[in-house]
Amino acid sequence: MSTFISELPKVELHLHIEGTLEPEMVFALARRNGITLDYQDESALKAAYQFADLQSFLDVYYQGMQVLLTEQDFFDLTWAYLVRAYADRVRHVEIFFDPQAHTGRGVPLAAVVSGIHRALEQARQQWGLTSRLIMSFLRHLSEAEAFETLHHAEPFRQQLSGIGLDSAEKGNPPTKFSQVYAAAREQGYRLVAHAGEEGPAGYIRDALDILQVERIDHGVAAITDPPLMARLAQERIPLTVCPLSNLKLNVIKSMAEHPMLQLLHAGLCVTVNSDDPAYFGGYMNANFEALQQGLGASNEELLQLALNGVEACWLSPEEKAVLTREIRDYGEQAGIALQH
Ligand SMILES: Nc1ncnc2[nH]cnc12
Ligand SMILES: [Zn+2]
Repeated sequence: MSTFISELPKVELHLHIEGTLEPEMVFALARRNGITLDYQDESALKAAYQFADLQSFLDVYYQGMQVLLTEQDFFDLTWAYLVRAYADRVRHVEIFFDPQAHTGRGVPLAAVVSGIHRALEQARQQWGLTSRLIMSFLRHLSEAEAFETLHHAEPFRQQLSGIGLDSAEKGNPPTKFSQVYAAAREQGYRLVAHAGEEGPAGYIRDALDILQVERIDHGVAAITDPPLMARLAQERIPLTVCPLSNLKLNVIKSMAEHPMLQLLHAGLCVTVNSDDPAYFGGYMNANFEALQQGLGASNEELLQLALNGVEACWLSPEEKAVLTREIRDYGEQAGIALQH
């Protein structure tokens, strides 16, 4: 691991907390909760982590999270992620969770939100690691079910900063959720959505124009649509890109084909994130390293990607200024002076 990457201060904006469930923890929680798994041991489970596409990943992902039952389970899951993020010099995180994947199994929303939130609060107190929490609707379910979830979340409004949209993208366009996004906007939530991961560039446009999101999760399909790219650059709409995820889910054939640097040099606010690191082969530093090793990204480009993460995050302007200064100083110590 290059020390430039490992010591670079970072922000993570696209992380599904359920996607940080490592095989060891799947088995530990199954034992604790008296659940029998379909897999003999951890290596048998790991062997199932071969994905042809997004859906084949989602099947394993929803199965794995069935071991999460109690507030303590969600605390332990989140804490284990935060320990890894802190070790990767992540200074601020914006975390997704999938409420419907838990309430649909009879787990109370209070247990989910409280366990995650307690861990986030502990990381802030112990390390100054700041965070936001984003509740994602599952797009393979109906808009009526998303409305129900929005309603159930009302008691936890203070702990939730934003609304997201994830799960199977193809055939579940942003337009399916236009009413519930309008309602969430009325309630003062910040809005993001997965778009242009496996789906077409048109879904990115619809997420912006119809859902009125301020940030696009993934968005790599923008590379196929030059007018859309020009708009994303002009408006500095952030894309939370996940290089190792794109590789593991066959969105790209090899890291050398990843559009990250083309998007960066076209003036887009692209950022580096880990998505579901327990399933895709690595956390934040591994994603930066994949760009360096597989795509030939320079330290200067990696520094700009880290700065974009700060620009795209939901910290206050004052907090952003502090982090931006820290990253710029870090670059200057490494002999990199960016233009602006
Ligand atoms: N990469 C991804 N795309 C869509 N939904 C997800 N849920 C968890 N990870 C996801
Ligand atoms: Zn995602």
